[in-house]
Amino acid sequence: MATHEQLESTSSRPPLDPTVSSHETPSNAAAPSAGQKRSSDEAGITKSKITIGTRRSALAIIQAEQVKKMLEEAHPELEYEIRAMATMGDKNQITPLHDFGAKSLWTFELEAQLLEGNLDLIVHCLKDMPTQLPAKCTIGCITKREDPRDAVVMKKGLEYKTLADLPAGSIVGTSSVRRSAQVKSHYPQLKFKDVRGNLGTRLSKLDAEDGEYSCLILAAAGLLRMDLGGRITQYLDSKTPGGGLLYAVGQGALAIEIREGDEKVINILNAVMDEDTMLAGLAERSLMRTLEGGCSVPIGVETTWIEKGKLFMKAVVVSLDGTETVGAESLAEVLDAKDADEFGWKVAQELVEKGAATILKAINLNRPLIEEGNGA
Ligand SMILES: NCc1[nH]cc(CCC(=O)O)c1CC(=O)O
Repeated sequence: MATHEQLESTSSRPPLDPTVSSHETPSNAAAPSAGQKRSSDEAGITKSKITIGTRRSALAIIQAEQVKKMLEEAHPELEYEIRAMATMGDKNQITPLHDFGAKSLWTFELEAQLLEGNLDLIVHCLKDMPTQLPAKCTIGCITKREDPRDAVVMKKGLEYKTLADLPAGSIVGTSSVRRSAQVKSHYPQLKFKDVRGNLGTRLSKLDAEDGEYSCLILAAAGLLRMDLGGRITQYLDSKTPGGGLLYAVGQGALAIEIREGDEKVINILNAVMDEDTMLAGLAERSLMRTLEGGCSVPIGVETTWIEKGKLFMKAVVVSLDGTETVGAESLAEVLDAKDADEFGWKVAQELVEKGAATILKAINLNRPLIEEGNGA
């Protein structure tokens, strides 16, 4: 079973700077205090407390709490503690997201704490995780996927429900080129504008009386986890009329990052692993890893389990200005991590054969199919 193996290839990225500041996390972190009860279970766990790292946003904390709750149900003999940290990505709200270059800005302080032993696991949105993780870090588990679709949230007080209802020139708020480029091709009469900040900030910018946005496009998953599902007025997936927007790789799934080879934590996490989500997530990430050659590209995907072991994938690559689109779709038997990796690679290759290479500035199809230790 894949659950005992390393799920994904690890990186060639340089090791983390051990001097990185961690002022948000107490330094007395992992060591259990004297007299604290130690417990064990059949998995041979001797550490009494599991420390769960997360970013500080309201959504990130809710996600960490969900994972904590699932773990408490599966392993009530253990204690759990959530430690929330502000990361570089959280602190810099001014630089446009694509200027950051690396997604790791959202995660590297947490990873440094993980490697130092001050955290036992980190809860992430799979979508926000780089395809290459730092050395000695790995995805230990992927939990059951929440609704992966993108959704429209209208400004409070507007009577419209769908993008088609909006008058020409209406402003759609999104910072995602994947979203704006795909939606633009269906709704050329709409305008798109960057909107930054966490979910709460974005919604208040939307609803502000003098606000410029008519609607936002957001991941349904984040809204649902925040109990804001009631604000969704339209889903934008390929199956919904008027939709046709493929979601981001990993969207809606939570990934738990651990120290490579940490058998104790792997055993604990087995109880909250969702195999279908994991295999679909690995296939989507293999697609992305194959297509990205240093620069990040707007890629949309949609994966559906047709039946047990049979995965259908739609994928699209769009040019930054939304004028060019290349799409592919394919069905494959996906029974393990190796199948998932191959499937993503194959769909990526189909996209390239159909002309995605002219859209992608740099492409990396020459990488070995299965990179070192890639769960195979
Ligand atoms: N772009 C940021 C981001 N990263 C993860 C989510 C929540 C959805 C998920 O878990 O995939 C969001 C918000 C959004 O895209 O609306």
